[in-house]
Amino acid sequence: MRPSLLRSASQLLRRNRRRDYSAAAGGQPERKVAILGAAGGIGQPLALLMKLNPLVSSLSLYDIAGTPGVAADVSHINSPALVKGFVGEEQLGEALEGSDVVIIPAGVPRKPGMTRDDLFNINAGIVKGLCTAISKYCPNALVNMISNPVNSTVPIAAEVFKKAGTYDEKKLFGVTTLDVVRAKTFYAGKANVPVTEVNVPVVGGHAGITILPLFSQATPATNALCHEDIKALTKRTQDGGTEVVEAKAGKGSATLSMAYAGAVFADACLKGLNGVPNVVECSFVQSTVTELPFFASKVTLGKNGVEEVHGLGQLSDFEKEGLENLKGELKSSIEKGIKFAHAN
Ligand SMILES: NC(=O)c1ccc[n+]([C@@H]2O[C@H](COP(=O)([O-])OP(=O)(O)OC[C@H]3O[C@@H](n4cnc5c(N)ncnc54)[C@H](O)[C@@H]3O)[C@@H](O)[C@H]2O)c1
Ligand SMILES: O=C(O)C[C@H](O)C(=O)O
Repeated sequence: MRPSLLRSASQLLRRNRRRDYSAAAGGQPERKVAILGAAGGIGQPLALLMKLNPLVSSLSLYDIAGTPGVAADVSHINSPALVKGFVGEEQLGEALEGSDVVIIPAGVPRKPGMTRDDLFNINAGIVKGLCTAISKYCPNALVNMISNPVNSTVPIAAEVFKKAGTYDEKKLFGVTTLDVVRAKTFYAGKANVPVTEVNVPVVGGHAGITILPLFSQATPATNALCHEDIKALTKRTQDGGTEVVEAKAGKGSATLSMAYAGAVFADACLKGLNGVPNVVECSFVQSTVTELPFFASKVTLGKNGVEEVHGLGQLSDFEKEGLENLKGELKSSIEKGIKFAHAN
């Protein structure tokens, strides 16, 4: 082939490659997502799901151990996101720098017989350290808190950010999507409606009775369910985490369903950042919906994070009672988090 022909062929090839790449990325802005605790039970499948998300251009996998292997593995998947693994505190800054969304599933999970609050002593310190680094290296990122007890770790994060002068209440989220995922699945099964069409808001917090599914607002609506059915569905949603902990019999808590839920919520955050309209998910955020400073309810996600925190809508008498019953526990979990952040 003549040298000039060779040159134009290679130029064409390069142009096409560039075109393919931007088409694959959907013409979206570059977005960096960091996962802290990426080598764990949730972290690994979540890394896989985020690598498959076309809105992610850079995926940063951080843990105290094991991330080089996870990153090497996930990086071989032929999707656009560039994957890098970071291990140990000295690499945390680089892992976080430039992140748009930081997902935190770092910390210990429950064993049978434990409550989420039993994780506080270990996880509070882990979350505090990671949030201190976030305030330094990527203070504008949206933070998706998965580590339990969420009812306390989110207030801890808020206090750490306030102390660093970087707190933006629009950018801090407790991930309660797994409660919604469960409520949808259980409702669809009981009401015998197609699960992919179901929507159920879940409000309150993320532990036991603080998890309040609003089945009176579930769609598609059904009159096939009696009060006893609703009571049973509510209890099963509240105890969903414990159901998995007991079934795993000492080998941890929900990881796969949580990775799915975490990926759904992170995707919603990215869509909001990219200006997609009407992105609504339930999340545990700073709130004035009740007298409590943090509360989970439907939230519209936008270019700066929370665009609107929605109210609770019409509640059934059963749900009104559940709402009053959860406030005491939720209040003390929030206060415990705030107190820890101030004392440490
Ligand atoms: N929000 C929810 O709905 C929800 C659902 C399931 C689990 N969880 C919580 O998520 C957390 C993680 O669960 P898991 O099953 O993945 O646990 P896991 O033990 O399998 O993984 C946790 C990972 O965190 C890492 N880690 C520990 N300290 C760290 C630090 N300082 N920095 C970075 N990484 C660190 C560990 O090395 C480990 O790889 C638990 O607290 C669990 O209760 C929350
Ligand atoms: O139940 C747990 O401890 C983990 C998580 O919060 C869940 O709801 O599955």
